Amino acid sequence: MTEVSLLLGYQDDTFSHDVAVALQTVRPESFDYVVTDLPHVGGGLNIQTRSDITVVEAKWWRTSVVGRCPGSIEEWPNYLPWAWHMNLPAVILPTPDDNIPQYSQQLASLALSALQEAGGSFQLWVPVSLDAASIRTWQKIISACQYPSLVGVLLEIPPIDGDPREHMTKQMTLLHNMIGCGPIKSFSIRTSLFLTNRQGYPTLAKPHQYIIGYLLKRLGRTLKVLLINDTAATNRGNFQQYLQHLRNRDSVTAVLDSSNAQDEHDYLDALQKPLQPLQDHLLFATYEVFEGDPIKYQRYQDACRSFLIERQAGTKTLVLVVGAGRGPLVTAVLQAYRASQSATLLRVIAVEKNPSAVLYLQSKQQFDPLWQQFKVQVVQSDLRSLEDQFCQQADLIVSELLGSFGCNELSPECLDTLLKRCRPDVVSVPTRYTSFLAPVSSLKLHQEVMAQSFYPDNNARVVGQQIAVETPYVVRTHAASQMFPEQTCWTFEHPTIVDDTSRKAKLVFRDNRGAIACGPGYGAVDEMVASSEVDTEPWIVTGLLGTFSADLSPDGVHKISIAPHSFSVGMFSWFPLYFPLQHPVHIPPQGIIDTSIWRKIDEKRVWYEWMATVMDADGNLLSTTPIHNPGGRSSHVSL
Ligand SMILES: C[S@@+](CC[C@H](N)C(=O)[O-])C[C@H]1O[C@@H](n2cnc3c(N)ncnc32)[C@H](O)[C@@H]1O
Repeated sequence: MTEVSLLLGYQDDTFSHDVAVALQTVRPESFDYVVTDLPHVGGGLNIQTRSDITVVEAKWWRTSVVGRCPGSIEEWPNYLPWAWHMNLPAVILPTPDDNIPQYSQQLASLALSALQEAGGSFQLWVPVSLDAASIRTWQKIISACQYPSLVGVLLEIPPIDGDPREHMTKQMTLLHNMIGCGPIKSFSIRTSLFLTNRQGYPTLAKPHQYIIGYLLKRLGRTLKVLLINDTAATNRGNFQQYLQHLRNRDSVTAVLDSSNAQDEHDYLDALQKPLQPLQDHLLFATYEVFEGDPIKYQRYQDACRSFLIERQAGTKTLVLVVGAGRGPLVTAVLQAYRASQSATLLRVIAVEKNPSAVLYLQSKQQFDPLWQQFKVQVVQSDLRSLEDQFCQQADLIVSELLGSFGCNELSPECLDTLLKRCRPDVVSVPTRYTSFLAPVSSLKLHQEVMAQSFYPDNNARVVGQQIAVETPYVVRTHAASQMFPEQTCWTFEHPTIVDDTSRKAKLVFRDNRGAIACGPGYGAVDEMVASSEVDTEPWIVTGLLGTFSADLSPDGVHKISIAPHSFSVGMFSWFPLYFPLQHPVHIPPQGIIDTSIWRKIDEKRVWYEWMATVMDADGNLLSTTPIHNPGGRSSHVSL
């Protein structure tokens, strides 16, 4: 594991007007950036000249200086142009006051100007304290501004208020909420919050250590940190070392610096169109990525071994590996056979429709000693039209046609068509799979969905907002919070033959106990933060998060799952499926969100439709979203 430094900034009023001095002073102490007050460039007599601009080069302003906008809201337009001129990466705005409409109005037009003047990578940071009142204010402001992508939160860690244990529990709840309705770009901590330990070094009280540790675990890969010196402390380096020590704790590095975490980095909150392995032919490299999964193939192997152990000596066993790709499940079957020490006479046939993958399978057949030993057969065919002779002799069908939501790569349709032509006692690995859904809060994902509107589609036309918000996306959720424990939508079981693979589910989410432990909705529930508290603050829900679990064997012993409550730790083959809501919806304290989702099918396509209704704690209707993707007008999976 390689340790990564915190991206740590420093703010100190004594040199907030001189970046040259600030950088010379704090960079040797391992601070990465400094905060400077923006000068007024609106003309007039009070011109504030500064010496630093004549000596500090552009590259430092672009990378190592964050602006702070002083003055009243009305004066923002006189300060910001200088930040754009200097190419500063971000500007900290004044803390919002009670005049929410006025602040929102200025922020909305500033965000628009910033986009035009400074481009999409510039950020406006609004200071928000981690307390209930400030978060409510923030939710109102960001909603009024319609969630502009370059606006985010500078989260301020407040002093401990009252009983430390209660404070910590409450802060965890607020933080979970805030991660969803941020996006949090940076967090700040004041030197006045630090204690002094026996050796005279700065240290933080346990609740602060815990909150910062948790924040780093959740967002540490993208988060900046800001130390605000409000005590005229001169031992800056000690504060830096202490914060770096929090970052280097085992519990944090285990989450942020593992090889899995590093591999995931480019995928965090990046929306991807789900694969369609039935309609499209997957690429060599895509198969290679799948095959790196340390858990999935082992679980398949274990399930196949359980089946083969039960086979009587001397009987013939035909295993069809359908949708074999480059053959890892074939190898899993052969290894399972060896491990089972079964004396059944094994025959394995790999079925695949992707011609390039078939070439790979045929090469394995010729050059892989294990495959040669078992005389693995390769058949190029759509499994739905496989020859009868194979179907009727098959004892075990092994497949992995599962998507992030279980059924969204059309495993039900493909397997049902095949299994109708097999003997009724044939066993399918997987035997059943269940789809789950949970409301999720992520203004970051909402911003990403809006950005999709401007991307070109397959015909080089911009996608447009309707299609963007009516498309489910595969995403490694990160700046996101699952707001309720997930609930079951439906289960498909094989070889139960059902002619109708359409489904519908109505899920009412009213008790959010345990939601914090679900984190971003990807990964196992975190027992350390499992809280019995019910969140009594309002939230913003931006979408629904789809996950799945599968029983690979009929007895349910061998499983794989990406649903937080049964997550297969270490497995990375699937990220969740995010169903966006057209507009974020506001849930009042202890409110209820009633969601409906439909799986629809016609001769050529399968698609999902979804909607949500918000009610107060007494069940009174507050708002309802439209039905998304009616008739599959914006997104579908081709049969
Ligand atoms: C998700 S990949 C899994 C590949 C491989 N079994 C593995 O686990 O790495 C699904 C594979 O099934 C194939 N496939 C999907 N639908 C199929 C169908 N109807 N007939 C044959 N192959 C199919 C795809 O081409 C792809 O190779």
